[in-house]
Amino acid sequence: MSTDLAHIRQVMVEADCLYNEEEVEAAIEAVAGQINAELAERNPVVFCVMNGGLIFSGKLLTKLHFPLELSYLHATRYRNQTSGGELFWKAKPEVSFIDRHVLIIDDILDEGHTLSAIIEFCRHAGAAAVYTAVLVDKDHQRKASPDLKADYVGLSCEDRYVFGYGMDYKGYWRNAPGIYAVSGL
Ligand SMILES: O=P(O)(O)OC[C@H]1O[C@H](OP(=O)(O)OP(=O)(O)O)[C@H](O)[C@@H]1O
Ligand code: HPA
Repeated sequence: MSTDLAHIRQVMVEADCLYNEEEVEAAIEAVAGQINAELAERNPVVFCVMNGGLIFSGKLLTKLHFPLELSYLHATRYRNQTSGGELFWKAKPEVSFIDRHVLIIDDILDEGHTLSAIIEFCRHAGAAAVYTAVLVDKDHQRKASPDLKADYVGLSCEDRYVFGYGMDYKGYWRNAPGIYAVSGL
């Protein structure tokens, strides 16, 4: 099915900007400060969760001033839709986790099924410790477990479908330079 680009454009026109670029950049700076303070001596291996984690990872990593290794993994459960389904691993990590401190970077903690599964995977693979950083934590009561939180959170957002800074609307607008909520969703 071909994508209706007029619809994609219209979604941006009608969207509500929750955080502009300056606000998001300040939040990333704050997260970097916390990670620099806490993980600098841990020799971490950092995993970008593709695709959504790409922009947050890129912006965050240049603000981390200590040695680290970088890799990626790809787990998806939305597959360009606006509601999640079963988690599907498109690419499992290839770096050894044994006795490593692992930092997982993703764009959004929504219901948290994705992050929970990734944390479980890392622990099972022998990680000494698993830390998580998300740009956005969505504020609602539907988390995969009630106490599920990321260690480092940039911003919280209301319970609406959001896009920008890596987060997509139907595969588009990951490039939007702010965090936007879709009108009506
Ligand atoms: O907290 P959850 O409800 O599990 O949702 C959060 C996950 O959903 C999105 O990924 P998606 O499945 O859309 O894959 P993508 O990043 O490749 O678009 C997002 O990037 C997170 O990884
Ligand atoms: O609100 C969202 N926006 C984009 N991707 C997502 N993945 C989970 N929730 C969201």
